[in-house]
Amino acid sequence: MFENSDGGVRIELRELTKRYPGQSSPAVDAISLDVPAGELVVFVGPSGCGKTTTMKMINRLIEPTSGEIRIGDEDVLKMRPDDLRRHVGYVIQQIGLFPHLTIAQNVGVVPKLLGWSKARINDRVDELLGLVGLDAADFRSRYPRQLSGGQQQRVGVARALAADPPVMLMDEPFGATDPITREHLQNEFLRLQRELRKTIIFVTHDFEEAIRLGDRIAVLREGSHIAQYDRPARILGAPADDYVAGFIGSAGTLKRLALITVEDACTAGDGPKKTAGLPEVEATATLREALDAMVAHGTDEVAAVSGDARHCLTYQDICEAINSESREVEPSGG
Ligand SMILES: Nc1ncnc2c1ncn2[C@@H]1O[C@H](COP(=O)(O)OP(=O)(O)OP(=O)(O)O)[C@@H](O)[C@H]1O
Repeated sequence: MFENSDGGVRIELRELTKRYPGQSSPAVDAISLDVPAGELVVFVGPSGCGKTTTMKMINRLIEPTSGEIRIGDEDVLKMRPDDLRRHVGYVIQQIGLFPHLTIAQNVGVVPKLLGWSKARINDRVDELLGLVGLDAADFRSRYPRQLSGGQQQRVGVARALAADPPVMLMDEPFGATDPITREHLQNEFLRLQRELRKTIIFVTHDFEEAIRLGDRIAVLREGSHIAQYDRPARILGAPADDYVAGFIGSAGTLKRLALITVEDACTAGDGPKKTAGLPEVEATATLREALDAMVAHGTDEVAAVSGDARHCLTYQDICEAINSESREVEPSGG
């Protein structure tokens, strides 16, 4: 199912609509969206705008009222829901580990349903626990309550990856963790995703998380109407309208972008990278200006120039700078 020689498969939503009984307007109103294979798309938007409903229609935990969903070449609405769900990893905020099963049994749930041999399941469990940074020998026989919240989240991610699904749906997977643990989980997850290249839809309330993790971000308004669907740098640098700008602004991101200088954000200590041919900004310019230059030139790197010295500033450096700044400003935020 969902032939995937490497990484993920494309997801297409066409006019996907959900009207709950008794509601005057649809919770999701004809959303159309393409998620390219192997990309991570983040849904952000205010509470109640339809993010979770949209996502749950993709694995058919919620049946759409109308519209189409395709994953790879498959018409999702023609598949058996339980078949579908075995091939779509799902991670939620409340983790949903089974309390009476060990960590190994939790991770092995889907492979067991798929009829894998015991030995194959055991090997896979050990591999996955290692992948998410948990020592298998130490953790496989424990029960969920014997793990910290952050460790449980990692098990949740391992479980979703167990049968190597090409598609992952993640609904605020790190939402219940403190800011430090969350950053740790985000870093681990980014490292994993660089390797695995699954196609992922990731829902979050946290705009900083969106710009950190997303290959693309869909900013949604009520009814899952798409206000902007674009690369993070473009959403930050060229918000489509006041709604999107307001959304970024409320996260304080734009303000921080205007306060941090390029030289402060250049990664110290890793030496100048290649800067030939890159658009140039002054080292004393703000990150906002650097981002404008990136957007204008369609690149995710610029050369920071100070006299004769030139340093490379990447989009990743900007994300890091915004995130570390936000931790200093709002130590208990997030
Ligand atoms: N089972 C249901 N019956 C009726 N209305 C529902 C049901 N589930 C959700 N809704 C409504 O549909 C709309 C979208 O809900 P949804 O949970 O998809 O939003 P969301 O963007 O994920 O919100 P949040 O960020 O708060 O989790 C909301 O107005 C909600 O009240």
